[in-house]
Amino acid sequence: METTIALRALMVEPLSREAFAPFGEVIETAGATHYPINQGSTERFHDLARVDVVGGRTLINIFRGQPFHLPVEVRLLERHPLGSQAFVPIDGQRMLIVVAPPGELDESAIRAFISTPWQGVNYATGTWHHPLLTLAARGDFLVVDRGGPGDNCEERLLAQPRRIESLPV
Ligand SMILES: NC(=O)N[C@@H](O)C(=O)O
Ligand code: NI
Repeated sequence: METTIALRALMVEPLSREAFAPFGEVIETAGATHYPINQGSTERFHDLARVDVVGGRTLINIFRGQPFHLPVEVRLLERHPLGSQAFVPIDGQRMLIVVAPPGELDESAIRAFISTPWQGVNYATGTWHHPLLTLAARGDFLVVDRGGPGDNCEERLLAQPRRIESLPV
């Protein structure tokens, strides 16, 4: 009989600029520097995230994420050593965001966040993260990342996979 190993639970936190700071930036109007442009007809929310493209060029993409439903098992993380990667919802879908700080992967430092329909994220260069997890419904995301030579995606299977069973109320 196969024994199923109980995966260690991973608690989900609401996404905030402050909490996400070790991993990159939150792309949202709340709390952002902003000022009127175009003779006052437009408000510019300025310089929301740092885009890095080491030895390559900036790509603008759209990722169409198929929906995931709880519970979600986190079995791998990846990182992009040559550039940042930003995800901004186009149609108001929320993301389940699983990250760990750049550098050697420390599985004890893995954290999970849930975004609002108005929040995007920018993973700083080298930040460990799970590939796109769109919750509940298919979602399109504008993605800004790096194109060019070299291997810019390193995947790592977790020694201790985690399980996300619930979201913060
Ligand atoms: N592989 C790819 O382009 N996508 C991942 O990097 C991701 O973070 O979803
Ligand atoms: Ni990625």
